[in-house]
Amino acid sequence: MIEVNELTKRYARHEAVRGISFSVARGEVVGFLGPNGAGKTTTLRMLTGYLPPTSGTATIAGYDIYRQSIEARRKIGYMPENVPLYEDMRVREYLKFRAQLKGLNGGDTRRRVGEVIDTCGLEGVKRKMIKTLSKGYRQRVGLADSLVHDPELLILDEPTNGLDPNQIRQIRELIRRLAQTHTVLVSTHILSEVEMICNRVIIIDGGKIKAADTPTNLVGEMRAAGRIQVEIQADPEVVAGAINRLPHVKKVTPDTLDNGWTRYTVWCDSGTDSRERIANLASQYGWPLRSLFRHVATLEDVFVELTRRD
Ligand SMILES: Nc1ncnc2c1ncn2[C@@H]1O[C@H](COP(=O)(O)OP(=O)(O)OP(=O)(O)O)[C@@H](O)[C@H]1O
Repeated sequence: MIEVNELTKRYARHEAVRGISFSVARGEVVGFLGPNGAGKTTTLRMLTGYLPPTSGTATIAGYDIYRQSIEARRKIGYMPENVPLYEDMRVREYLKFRAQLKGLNGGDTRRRVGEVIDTCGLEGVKRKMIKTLSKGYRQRVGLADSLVHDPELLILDEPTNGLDPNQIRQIRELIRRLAQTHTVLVSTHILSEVEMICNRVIIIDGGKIKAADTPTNLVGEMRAAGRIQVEIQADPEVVAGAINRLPHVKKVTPDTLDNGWTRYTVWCDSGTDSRERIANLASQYGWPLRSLFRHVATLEDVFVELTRRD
């Protein structure tokens, strides 16, 4: 559905997207993740034909985003980060206007506007002025707008940004439902959201792709890398030294806590588990031990590991 090949965007002096390549198959729900300024919006704007690439190519359903922009855009429903809405229009009137702009005829306009009002839960507000709507409802109007020409692919730029937790849940549910019948590329900062709705994740940083895989595989790799956390009340230098000498231990980092307690993060070889050896060590030396567990990696750990600056 989406094929991106060596796509690059240079603004005056700054290269925001640096030769990225990826593809999204029909039916996939892909999360596009990255810290602020990573190049997400720039990439999405190029894919949706709003910004010409400096070099590289991308196709949507086989249509080149630049040379066959009209055909490509017909396949895409795009919801930008800040949905531009006409404040003085009523919801249904606005959606009709948008449908006509997108080239739908009279009959199709009536039918599709009715359908998207229903899909996006706008029945109760369809006669209201857009300026009187909450941010959550405005997002729904933005989604309805992106859906009105019945596109196969939805490209959503931070769809839950600025919403309260209830609104986030509602929009997420809506996206989850839409994902059953559409291909979706969604950029977001909310990692739990990605784990809930996406079957694949692309992590971008500094204009480059750092990883592209299923959340399970990304987290699985980290989990296999093995990290143990233990809290012991004894001389940190002695404890760290002893743990460091255990087989399969790669690194120990101590963090001082209250009352002489220290928390050690123990980095081990992939697929190993040193918890028992650490427990034995504590009992052998008589060190008080109050917590010992294997760290369960999350997508957030993967994200931080791949995009941290230190
Ligand atoms: N029109 C522009 N002119 C010059 N530089 C720009 C322009 N738009 C974006 N940039 C720069 O390009 C880089 C990537 O920006 P982009 O908006 O694509 O990132 P992002 O990943 O979407 O970030 P955010 O999560 O903050 O929206 C940033 O360093 C940004 O300052």
